Amino acid sequence: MNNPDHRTSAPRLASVTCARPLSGENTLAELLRTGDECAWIRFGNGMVGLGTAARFHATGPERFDAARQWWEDAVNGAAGTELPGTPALTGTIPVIPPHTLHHDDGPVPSAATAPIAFAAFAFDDASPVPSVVRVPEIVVSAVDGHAWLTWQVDLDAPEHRARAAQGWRPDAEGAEQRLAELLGSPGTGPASAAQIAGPDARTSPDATLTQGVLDREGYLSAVAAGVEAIRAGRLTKLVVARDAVVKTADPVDVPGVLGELTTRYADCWTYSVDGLIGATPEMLIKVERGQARARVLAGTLDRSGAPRGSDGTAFATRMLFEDEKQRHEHQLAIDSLTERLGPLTQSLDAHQEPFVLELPNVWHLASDVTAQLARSTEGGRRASALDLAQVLHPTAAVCGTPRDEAAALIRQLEHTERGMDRGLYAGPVGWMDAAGNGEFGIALRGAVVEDEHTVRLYAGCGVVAASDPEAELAETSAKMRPMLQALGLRD
Ligand SMILES: C=C(O[C@@H]1C=C(C(=O)O)C=C[C@H]1O)C(=O)O
Repeated sequence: MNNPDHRTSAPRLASVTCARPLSGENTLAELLRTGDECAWIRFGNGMVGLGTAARFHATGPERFDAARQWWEDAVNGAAGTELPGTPALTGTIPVIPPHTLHHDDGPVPSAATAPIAFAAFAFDDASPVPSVVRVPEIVVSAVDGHAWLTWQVDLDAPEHRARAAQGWRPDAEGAEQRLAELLGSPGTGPASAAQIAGPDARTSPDATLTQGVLDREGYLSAVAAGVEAIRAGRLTKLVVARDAVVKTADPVDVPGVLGELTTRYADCWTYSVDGLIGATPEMLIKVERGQARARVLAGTLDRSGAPRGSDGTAFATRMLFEDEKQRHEHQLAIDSLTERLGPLTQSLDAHQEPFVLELPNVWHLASDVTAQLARSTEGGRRASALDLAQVLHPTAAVCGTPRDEAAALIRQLEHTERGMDRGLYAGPVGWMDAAGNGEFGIALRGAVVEDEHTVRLYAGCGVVAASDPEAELAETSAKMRPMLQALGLRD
């Protein structure tokens, strides 16, 4: 019952949050020691979660509803404390002025209102891979030089139950102590930087890349079948993905890989939740105090194919903007988002023209969408980050148009006929708080750590009537490059 791994009834959470200076550069990444930490980091901002106060798993079409119910129960029963030393209250939330904690320099917006959870959801309703919501014991969050330490406990857990009955609640001192304990605990993998080869290494004696369940031949035939279905008028766009496996001689250095991604792909959201790791350039939805933001990507150009000596951005702009296929794919992805987001907003702004997002491996056509969330007529509640992730997933960027036809064809081509399940790849991954804020990226440019020596990478491409299977295969390799490099390998 109290095992955080197996409990399905909501925990009785209590938390304390206090301001806590962080120093130096990229200090969130330095908290990654064992590979078991949760992470959400971009340009050094974000949060890292250590330990587990509670965890929830769900599969099937109801996975989002089940997760929301569990999380709402946990939040409604939660008690928080604003500042060190303030007596904690039970059964009420929020006990702090929403989103504002006092810092030495005066009130600054906090990253989140505790309790805070990380979450990752399977792409497909039919996937047997469990979606997960994890409430870490410790969350360190950082925003533009300000940082907070949150300690979250389940008052019903065996180690807290007796003292909780006497009125004990987490406090700031205990939070520091718990952080120190968790940082000092032995890891699951060595954090040896030496294991990570330099970014230009083409091979590594310590790691090998092998084909996945859906091998190159299988991918070419799946894309060809997708193109045929599109040309036959069954659908307009389909995203076809494949997997690849990296085997390492030494245990996979997850903190090293994540550290590498936060540095090389600082503009992406580096994520880690229960073995799902990567750095995604695509924001499904971010909710912050009633405002929603998304970054839609579709349309890709491999940077390694750019002519030498040319002005890369001008080249990419020309190639992506003037390519009908890329523009079409991009517009379908934006439409799939705005059609579903629109009804939940009071205003919505999508850029008229996309821009070119430059990443170390590829260029993308990108569009940022901003919206003011509407209050519902009954109760005045605005959609939470989790609500929106559920409504928006899967967008045409990772599924296709029309959505249901594309999802069914993905299941047929990738899974039924070729045996690959996307699992958590291309599903929403991120964090959420007690006030409905949160960020869910799309779990792209990543991998699943299957065991100490095995990492499974995934990548896919949008396919339209004009797509060439060989070109799409090459694009999947470009999309796997960040993970391969971080693992000390290159495709
Ligand atoms: C499906 C992936 O990427 C998506 C597909 C894109 C495309 O087809 O151009 C671009 C960005 C992402 O929306 C992936 O990285 O695996």
